[in-house]
Amino acid sequence: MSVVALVPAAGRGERLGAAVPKALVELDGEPLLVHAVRGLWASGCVQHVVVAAPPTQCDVVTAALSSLGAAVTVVPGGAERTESVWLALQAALAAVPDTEVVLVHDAARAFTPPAMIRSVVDAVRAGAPAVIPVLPLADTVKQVDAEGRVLATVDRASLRAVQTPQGFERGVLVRAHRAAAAAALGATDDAGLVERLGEPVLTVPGHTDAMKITTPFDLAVATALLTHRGLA
Ligand SMILES: Nc1ccn([C@@H]2O[C@H](COP(=O)(O)OP(=O)(O)OP(=O)(O)O)[C@@H](O)[C@H]2O)c(=O)n1
Ligand SMILES: C[C@](O)(CO)[C@H](O)COP(=O)(O)O
Repeated sequence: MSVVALVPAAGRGERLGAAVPKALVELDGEPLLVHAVRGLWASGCVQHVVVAAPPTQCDVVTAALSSLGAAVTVVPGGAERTESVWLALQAALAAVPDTEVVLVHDAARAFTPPAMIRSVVDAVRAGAPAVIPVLPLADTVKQVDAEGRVLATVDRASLRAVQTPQGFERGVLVRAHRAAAAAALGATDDAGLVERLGEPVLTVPGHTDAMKITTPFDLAVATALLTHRGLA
């Protein structure tokens, strides 16, 4: 059962505000994207990785990933995350026609534990059409209006923060992205597209190390994590 991982890495990283696209920002001497792909490969359950790169940086990305010894295809990404994933998915199906399970994993979640990646794949292999790693929320959550006035306190017991990799049975993800492309409708995650099909989405436990590096604060936290563990 071939497992392919798609890595959307084409974002500009505006909230991080670095001089290069976020996926190419270095931590411990290597781009975030290289850390992310190393983790996918270390999981031992991924046969091929397709990276959606910043369109002007495909050669740089290919060179950066060349030393990992992973089977990698690099394609130019799109203007939105959903488009980048769709472009990578089409390239994956051409490169690995017998793909059965597809993971979609943000380059920005560079330090996701390989064991968590395996748990997502295992759940899809066990029959779930779509699987997402999640964490409970630590803060009280309020709903506010456009002026910032509180409308309600939301019951957080049933809320979850969503991470990647998200795992899918191949046909479900293809149908979800085809429908999104036809309707010109994106979503902030791929499971959101699957939900629109009415397909069930299963959750598995996420991990704090799979944090999305979005802001300079997040980058500092990730650096501290690596140092703390003696990895940097
Ligand atoms: N057009 C886009 C936009 C985002 N992404 C990827 O989707 C992941 C999650 O997006 P996010 O972390 O929000 O990254 P950016 O869009 O780069 O961040 P910002 O909104 O701050 O610019 C990242 O790995 C990012 O590279 C992508 O492949 N193509
Ligand atoms: C897919 C995702 O990582 C799930 O939490 C997230 O939605 C992507 O971040 P973005 O800022 O919405 O692109």
